[in-house]
Amino acid sequence: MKKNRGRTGRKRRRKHLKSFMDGVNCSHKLEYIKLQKWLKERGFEGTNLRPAEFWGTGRGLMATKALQAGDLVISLPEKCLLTTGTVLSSCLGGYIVKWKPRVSPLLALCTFLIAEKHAGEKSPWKPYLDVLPKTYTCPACLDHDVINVLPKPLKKKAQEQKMMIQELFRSSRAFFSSLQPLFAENTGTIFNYSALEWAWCTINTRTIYMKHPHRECFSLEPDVYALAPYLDFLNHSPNVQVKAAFNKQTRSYEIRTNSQCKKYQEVFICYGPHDNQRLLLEYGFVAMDNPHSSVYVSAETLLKYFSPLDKQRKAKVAILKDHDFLENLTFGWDGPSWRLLTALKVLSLGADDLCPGGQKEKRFPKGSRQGQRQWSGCKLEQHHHFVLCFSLESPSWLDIGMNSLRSHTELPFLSLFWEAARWFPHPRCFCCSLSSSSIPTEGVCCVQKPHIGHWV
Ligand SMILES: C[S@@+](CC[C@H](N)C(=O)[O-])C[C@H]1O[C@@H](n2cnc3c(N)ncnc32)[C@H](O)[C@@H]1O
Repeated sequence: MKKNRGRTGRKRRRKHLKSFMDGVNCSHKLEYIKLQKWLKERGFEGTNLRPAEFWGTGRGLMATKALQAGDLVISLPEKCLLTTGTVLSSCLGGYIVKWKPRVSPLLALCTFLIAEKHAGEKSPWKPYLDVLPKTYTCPACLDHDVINVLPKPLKKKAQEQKMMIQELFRSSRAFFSSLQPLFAENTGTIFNYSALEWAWCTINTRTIYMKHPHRECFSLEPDVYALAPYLDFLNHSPNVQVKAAFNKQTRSYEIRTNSQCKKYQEVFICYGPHDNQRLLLEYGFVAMDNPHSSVYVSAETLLKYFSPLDKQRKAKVAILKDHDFLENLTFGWDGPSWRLLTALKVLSLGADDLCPGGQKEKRFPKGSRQGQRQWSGCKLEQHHHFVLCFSLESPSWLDIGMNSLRSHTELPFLSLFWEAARWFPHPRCFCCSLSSSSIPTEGVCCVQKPHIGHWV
């Protein structure tokens, strides 16, 4: 018998593979020892997690003890969090308060990170800054030739992200210059484009959501960021559930898991039910076996399949564009999304369907139901179409439709509505038509598949 082919050989290979998958402990490295010490000085009591390098996900946190659903994964004291409060109480605070136009919370945090990194040994945040990634893989950091090979819808978003950071840099230069009294070196050298790109990616990929009350010195953008050292080593898995929030009693940011985790396995949190496009855009990676995966269909691809000879093509495209229905059209595991279906249905409307006669357009008075455009007409004649009125913008389309229909006829609309809602499950559906022959006079409605008819 060949060596290693027996039970012992199999066991050994399994053990070897397992140790490879478990990840390599790196808590003995000097930068992590310094980080632990620094956190301890700020009240962090430690965890059953240690930094490790994992195959597939890179650096993350390994459980040193099995975790059960409901267990506390980490509790990070307020003193360890880096927020706009931290920035305002630093030497940057006075400059931010004085600066007009007001600085955004995001820019304040970026400025702080760049300034502290520049301070090197003198920065009280050095142990944290030393463990931050030096580079990122968000599309903003990708070369143009890499962006060019991305699928079209992603390419567009990647370019937008790049342009957004370029614009942030352009519009922040005067503010950066105003900080010159704080630095011996020229602020143009310190706050350069790549420093801002690094800071922006640090915040975009690593902050936890923590809502802070609006401060007068900041612009109106929401102040919802906090950098959470150590906790931000936790990688994402779409298949785990966690509860994360700031605990006002313990004055700590806490994460509890709803999933189990074996000893020496990687502990994950879930960043949100994001598809891989969103994960790549926001965090610079894609998840394997992502249940939220979807394929984006560009407007160009979609329109390729509709006849250029359709006289109403222009009008249909205009309607879709007006209501932002030419973007974020996707196929998921469950098939086409409701947005994609809607766009397809509108583009497939027959010549008579687009501008039906017999309905009146009613403008609601200002203030009522956001003054949206809605149809109030309800035509119910034998063999004719009967229009269900849904609001385009309002999530409570059901009662709007119900009311407008009730005032016109006495049919059992509720069941009819529910039936229609099954076909158009999203609350922002608009308007479909049903043949009057399929409407029962009483009892539960058994509508055949309604066809979407009239766009409002
Ligand atoms: C909050 S940090 C998590 C810790 C990070 N791995 C580190 O070394 O600092 C978020 C970043 O981790 C990486 N990441 C998170 N989850 C991942 C996963 N499932 N697979 C690959 N990379 C992941 C991405 O680069 C992401 O931008």
